[in-house]
Amino acid sequence: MATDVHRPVTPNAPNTPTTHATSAVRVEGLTRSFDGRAVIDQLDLDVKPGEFVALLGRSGCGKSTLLRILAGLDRDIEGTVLVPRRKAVAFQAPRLMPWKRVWRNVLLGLKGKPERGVAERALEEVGLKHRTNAWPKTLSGGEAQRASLARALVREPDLLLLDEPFGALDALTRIKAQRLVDELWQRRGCAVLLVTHDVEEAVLLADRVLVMDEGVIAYETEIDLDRPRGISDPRFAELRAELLKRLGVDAPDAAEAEPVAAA
Ligand SMILES: Nc1ncnc2c1ncn2[C@@H]1O[C@H](COP(=O)(O)OP(=O)(O)OP(=O)(O)O)[C@@H](O)[C@H]1O
Repeated sequence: MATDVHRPVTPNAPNTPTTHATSAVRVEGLTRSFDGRAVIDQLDLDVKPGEFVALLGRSGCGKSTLLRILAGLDRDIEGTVLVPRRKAVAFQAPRLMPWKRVWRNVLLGLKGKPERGVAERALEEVGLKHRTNAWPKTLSGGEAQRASLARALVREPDLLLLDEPFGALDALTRIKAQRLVDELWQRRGCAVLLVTHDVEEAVLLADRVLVMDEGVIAYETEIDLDRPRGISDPRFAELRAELLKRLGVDAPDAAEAEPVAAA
């Protein structure tokens, strides 16, 4: 796996890329400050190839900042960040160019002269082939989000970075989009880092869930549930309650929440 190294520009910074075949992401001592305040403060993170990791944390704790750094969109950092060269990112807003048809949006930014068939194959994978020629403004919210996923997939990423990709979708469309991401991840085998506010979404999809606080990964847990997962599993409720607690939200105890049988 070819690796990109983002390092701070300091006189002593080594500039030789290092490949860690055992990691899709390796972050060591990462610090990012805005106006003298460290939003990310000596953060360490490892993601294994093919691992699905969800990142939770209260609003403003630095999740998107971390994702942007991993995507290579922000290099004003201290510390070391190793990520695969083939990586792609999808944001909450699909960010489609309104003046380009869907298939041209999918190919946007790709090097060389990729053919329409490349976009069509990715659109087929996300169930959107029938809208290949459409204008973005004619897509529903869920369709636009799938087009954005197709644009990520044509990059054949070893690392897929997702920043609240389902945040703006209605409940039903959101469930469908979650299933699609689960399917794509299983088929493609790439590592995924998903930023989300939704604890259930994290437990449903991820191998491991991280909670960010005070500029570091303050808590992490493996999700030891078989797939496909169901929210009715008692272990699901336990994991959800623990994560909510770590986020500073008191969840009603799962056992107490059971309806009491009439005597
Ligand atoms: N370009 C910037 N200039 C100044 N401050 C910034 C900049 N980008 C982010 N911040 C600040 O860094 C902090 C972390 O922002 P970030 O967007 O990473 O949080 P987040 O955890 O993704 O929040 P949310 O869950 O609400 O999306 C916030 O206090 C934000 O105001």
